[in-house]
Amino acid sequence: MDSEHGIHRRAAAGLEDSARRSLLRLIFACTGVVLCGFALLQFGNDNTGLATLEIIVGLFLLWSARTVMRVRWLTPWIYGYLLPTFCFQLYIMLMPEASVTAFVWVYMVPVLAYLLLGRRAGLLLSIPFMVAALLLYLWRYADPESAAGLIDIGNAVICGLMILLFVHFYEGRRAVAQQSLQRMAEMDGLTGVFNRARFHQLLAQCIEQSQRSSDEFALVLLDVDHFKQVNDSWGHEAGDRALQHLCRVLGQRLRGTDVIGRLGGEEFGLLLRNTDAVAAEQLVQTLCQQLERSPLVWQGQALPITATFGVACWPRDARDAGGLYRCADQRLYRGKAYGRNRVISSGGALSVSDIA
Ligand SMILES: Nc1nc2c(ncn2[C@@H]2O[C@H](COP(=O)(O)OP(=O)(O)OP(=O)(O)O)[C@@H](O)[C@H]2O)c(=O)[nH]1
Repeated sequence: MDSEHGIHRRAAAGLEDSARRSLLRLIFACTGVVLCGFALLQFGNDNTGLATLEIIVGLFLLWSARTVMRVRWLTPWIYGYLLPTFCFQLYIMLMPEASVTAFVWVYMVPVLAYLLLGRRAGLLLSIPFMVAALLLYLWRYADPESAAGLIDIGNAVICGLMILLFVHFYEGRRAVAQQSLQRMAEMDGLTGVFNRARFHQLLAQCIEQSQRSSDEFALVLLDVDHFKQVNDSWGHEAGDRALQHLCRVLGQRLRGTDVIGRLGGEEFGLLLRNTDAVAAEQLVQTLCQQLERSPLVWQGQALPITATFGVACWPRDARDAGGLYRCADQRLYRGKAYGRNRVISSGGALSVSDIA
């Protein structure tokens, strides 16, 4: 089951996947066009075998450029492209009639590997191919006896090392920046719990998973009681601390697989996975009591913080997100009307838990 960390990782991986998919499509299309162009030149050069191979692979890549946006697993496609491409580059460098400029293609190795695989796998794949290309170059062209020959080797090696260093550095920074943007896009800045948009997405995912597995879960909406008074009496900063305090108290009791989200000012949502109606009611009662027993200490004073909770259970109360929200919301407002600081769950004897 997902922990909060796992939820972030998967969201980031989703973004990464879609960026890489678009890039791979562009690379397939460019390589396909280039290979078809080279095939025509090879035909003109009477190199029919190589020309035929290039045209087949070029057309396959153009077809793949359309297909790759829909495939389920992207990594095999990336390796399926990079490994043969890098081997083909080495093969071209090995051909006796190959031009010395064939070696410039080796500078594409780190760029493609880092862009498509990230920093670690990019480095691991780049090194052996770059070393192999360097050895081939030294074997075929190097003339260490002359100053001009040494300059050639220096140009080739230093340029390759600098490209590797720059993409390595850039990819590291880019990955960190993306993770932090990802966090900012889905977290509430004040409390550090999920924001409204992300909470809605996670609820939708939870419904989808439960439809497949039939595992029950609960949606809980809660609203801090008389929060305006906290702000009015103690100031906005105390109000902010109270919201952070509430999330801390809830977080201490919930499991790693449960989700807390801030839906608006002082209204929060909880997703309690793998939890049926009875267990949800008991857990939320505990949260409500725990909150009441844990006042916020502000400027040496204990400020009581309580909240009212409305609980809706899937599939018992509703099967879709809109129905669950409506049910939990109605129960929350019934709880406010009954006097606050309580949990309202499904009907019957358990419906009102007067713990005040
Ligand atoms: N400090 C602080 N206050 C906020 C924040 N977001 C909303 N509020 C305040 O929360 C208060 C909500 O007030 P009301 O909607 O009247 O609710 P309440 O006083 O909690 O009353 P009940 O919900 O009926 O118990 C308003 O004063 C808002 O200004 C925030 O991020 N920080």
